[in-house]
Amino acid sequence: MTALKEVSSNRSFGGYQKVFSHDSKELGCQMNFAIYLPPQAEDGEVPVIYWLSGLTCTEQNFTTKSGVQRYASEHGIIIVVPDTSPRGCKIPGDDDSSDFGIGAGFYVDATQEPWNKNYRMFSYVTKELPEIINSNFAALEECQSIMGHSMGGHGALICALKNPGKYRSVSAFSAICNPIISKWGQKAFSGYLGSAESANWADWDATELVKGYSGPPLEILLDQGKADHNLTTELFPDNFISACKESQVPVILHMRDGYDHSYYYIASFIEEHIKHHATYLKA
Ligand SMILES: N[C@@H](CCC(=O)N[C@@H](CSC=O)C(=O)NCC(=O)O)C(=O)O
Repeated sequence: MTALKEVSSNRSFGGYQKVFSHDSKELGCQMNFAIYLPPQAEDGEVPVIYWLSGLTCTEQNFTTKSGVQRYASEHGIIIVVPDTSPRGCKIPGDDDSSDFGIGAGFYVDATQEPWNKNYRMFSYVTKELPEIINSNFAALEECQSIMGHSMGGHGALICALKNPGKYRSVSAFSAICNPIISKWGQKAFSGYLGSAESANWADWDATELVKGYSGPPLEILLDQGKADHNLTTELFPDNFISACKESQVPVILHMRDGYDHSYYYIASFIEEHIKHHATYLKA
């Protein structure tokens, strides 16, 4: 069993907000994750929601800014928040920019040198981390959902679309919905996966993946601020919605007047998202 080291523990809404560190086999480095344990987890196993954060984040951003603990406590759900990339691997160039390398793992499994040894965030968040959570906490193994923001919103979509049946529901705030046509996505995919000509970028793009989705019914909730300065240059939610319609995958899109890309926006609607996931996790 993977050894966990408790980094912090704070009482919150009748439960505990904790951070643990551990050695990751997939990523070849020490990683932190945050976990909110609701009061209900003291009496038995409860469902889990994984949250994937965006560029430049650690496990702290969502944990300290979203206000999720109140709603996780109310619905009796564990919330797990991983970091956004490996850290401390000292790969040349890994801290040169905010949209590649440290803080920008993009939730893919890199195939290109020198990134392919450590940058395996997809396998980390879909396999290694759930195994750790299921074996160390009061988590209901077959009862998990996933959500995220921006790079992490896209991460949540691909984790669900590439693993039919693994998640009961998926939701995303300001997701980079079609990374193969966005600057952030093109930079990340070129570096981690190789050029568009040599690698199949479509295998890691939510808008492309949903066109071929044939798994069990999946509830997708997309949330987008209309005043988000990245909306027309990086995010492309309309492309994802059209692809869902084309492939008859049900999707709900909320467009929010005046809201931007920040955690002030996320905090305003996190309650709705937790409620949405609770419906499927408790069904
Ligand atoms: N300036 C950076 C982008 C930084 C940024 O806005 N990060 C967002 C996520 S963006 C998409 O993944 C974020 O969540 N920041 C943390 C916070 O606490 O607000 C760039 O242009 O690369």
